[in-house]
Amino acid sequence: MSGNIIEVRGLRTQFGRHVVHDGLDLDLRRGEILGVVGGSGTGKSVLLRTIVGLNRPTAGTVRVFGEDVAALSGPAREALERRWGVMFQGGALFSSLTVRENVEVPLRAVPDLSPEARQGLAELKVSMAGLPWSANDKYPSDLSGGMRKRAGLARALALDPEILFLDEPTAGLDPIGADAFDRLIVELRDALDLSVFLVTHDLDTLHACCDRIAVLAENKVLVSGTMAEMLRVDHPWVHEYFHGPRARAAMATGRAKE
Ligand SMILES: Nc1ncnc2c1ncn2[C@@H]1O[C@H](COP(=O)(O)OP(=O)(O)OP(=O)(O)O)[C@@H](O)[C@H]1O
Repeated sequence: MSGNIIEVRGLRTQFGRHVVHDGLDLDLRRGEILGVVGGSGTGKSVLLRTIVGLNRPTAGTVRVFGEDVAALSGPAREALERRWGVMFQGGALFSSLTVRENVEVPLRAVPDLSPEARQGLAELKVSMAGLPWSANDKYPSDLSGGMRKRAGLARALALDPEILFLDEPTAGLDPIGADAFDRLIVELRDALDLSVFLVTHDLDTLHACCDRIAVLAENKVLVSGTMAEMLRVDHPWVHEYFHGPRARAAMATGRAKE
């Protein structure tokens, strides 16, 4: 296998007559943080859901660790799914469970794990996601938006994934909270040797975190590369996105990687 741990080739995604992706190719390289950007409705979240097998491709293939996701079922599929963690927009937490219990949910699939060990592991992930100890016993409705995101991150980390999928992790956070979340993503990638697929609209996040960026437009990955490469792309939407007023503000914050 190449250094790509995700390979999407010729992906077509269609809902009725609505074509979302057509001939989409994308790679995630081992150890990188890939930022996936694009206008609203270009299919970023659908792409994430398709890669993790929640949406079946109309055509094309999605390979993760060399395995064709759509072709797997049963224990083989479950084994593959244990190698990634997903933080959905809004956290997607169970409202009737505490934070600790939410993080314990994926751990219930691990055989021979005692309830005490499961609880201890969940508490470790809660702390790795930057939440205080007191958050363990709280319900999602008792948490701020930023804390709910961190709880969602803790659950995504529950099974020691190799790939972390993040869907708009900083959306709705204040700038200081977003900045802290960006730093946490990089720290976790470095400490845990993760590869990260990160859907975002946040230009600051792209500057602070991402090794490469993939731009979704015209139903496919129009371009991908480093921020420096994106700045040279001569396409109207890409140019406006990376050179517009918000982009200039993001570059001026001094958080740029390059
Ligand atoms: N299950 C579904 N059935 C029908 N259409 C869907 C379904 N899921 C997504 N879509 C459509 O696919 C398109 C892409 O949606 P998606 O949520 O991936 O966009 P996005 O790029 O993540 O947008 P945003 O940046 O606004 O979150 C949208 O037009 C959406 O309405």
